[in-house]
Amino acid sequence: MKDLILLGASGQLGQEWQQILDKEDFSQFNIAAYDSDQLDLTDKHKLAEVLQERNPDVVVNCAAYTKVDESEKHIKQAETVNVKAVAELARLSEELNFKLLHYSTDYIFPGGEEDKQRFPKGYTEDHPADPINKYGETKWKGEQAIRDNTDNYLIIRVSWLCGQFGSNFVKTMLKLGKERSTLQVVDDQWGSPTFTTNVVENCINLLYREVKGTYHLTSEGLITWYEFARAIFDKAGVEVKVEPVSSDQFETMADRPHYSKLCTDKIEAVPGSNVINWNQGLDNLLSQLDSLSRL
Ligand SMILES: NC(=O)C1=CN([C@@H]2O[C@H](COP(=O)(O)OP(=O)(O)OC[C@H]3O[C@@H](n4cnc5c(N)ncnc54)[C@H](OP(=O)(O)O)[C@@H]3O)[C@@H](O)[C@H]2O)C=CC1
Ligand SMILES: Cc1cn([C@H]2C[C@H](O)[C@@H](COP(=O)(O)OP(=O)(O)O[C@H]3O[C@@H](C)C(=O)[C@@H](O)[C@H]3O)O2)c(=O)[nH]c1=O
Repeated sequence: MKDLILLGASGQLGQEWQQILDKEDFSQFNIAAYDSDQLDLTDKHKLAEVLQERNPDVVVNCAAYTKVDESEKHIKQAETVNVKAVAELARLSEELNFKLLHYSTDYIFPGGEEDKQRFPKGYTEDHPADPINKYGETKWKGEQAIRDNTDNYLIIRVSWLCGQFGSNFVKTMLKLGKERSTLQVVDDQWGSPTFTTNVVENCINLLYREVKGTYHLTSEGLITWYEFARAIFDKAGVEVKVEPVSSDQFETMADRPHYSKLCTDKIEAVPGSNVINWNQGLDNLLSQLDSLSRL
């Protein structure tokens, strides 16, 4: 039995971890979950106290400051959670001998439009990071802080995360689709969604196999947010007009990469990994959301 501590338990990925680990097939894990009220990661002393007392084998860190636009204004807040607290977790991983499973993002990459042709399979794990927004900057610094402080880590970079819990693009679109007759969605940012159920399943496999290092995980396929929105409405049977627009026409506080596809060759080479197509992932998620709305 492995003792596993889950941090950021009330976020979209944290809730998915909890739900999947509660299933009997994963009874090999003894899990203790903490949301931000129970354990504020930025409280260095409490963090050390809890981890010393629990003495876990694995800490899964789903906590992060994920507000991309607000990070531009609240850089200190984003740094405190995404860099400082992560550095402390990594230091504790070395001191207390636990594996740190941490999540990072496609937004660490520059994402120039030309990279779509240059790297058609996506960015590999060793592609140089060069974030174009503050959120990406803090996530990249957080990664580096881990590598500087411990070897006992797994960093999983995912992109365009969505699942049944919390908030994400799929749920935002379904909500806006009910409220408005027309939506504008950017059609010059390319990438691929990653589904939370698939993330947890693959991460459990990596933990079983005692894998360490940095891995990319996303779905097969390459789409724009506009194409993703169109597919969401078509599959969900929502009638709404969606206009494709450029990033310049849809102004946001933070810039987003034009191309942020993650290459998944490395994780696919690990036995037991399962990379799904984004269409399949979206079908699964929509049926999960549909069943929830019937409850
Ligand atoms: N969402 C996405 O599209 C993507 C996410 N990622 C990464 O995946 C991981 C999970 O993201 P996701 O589940 O979507 O994020 P969410 O924003 O849904 O959840 C983040 C969680 O972190 C918690 N948290 C924030 N600050 C603290 C703190 N000081 N102490 C303890 N907990 C805190 C939040 O709690 P509270 O709400 O109570 O503050 C929240 O429950 C993150 O590392 C993120 O950077 C990577 C690529 C895409
Ligand atoms: C709501 C909306 C968004 N958009 C655009 C804005 C943005 O470029 C894109 C996606 O919108 P979101 O607000 O979901 O995007 P964003 O917050 O940028 O999502 C990101 O979150 C962080 C945490 C990550 O790590 C990334 O991988 C990514 O998933 O779609 C539209 O064009 N029309 C709309 O109506």
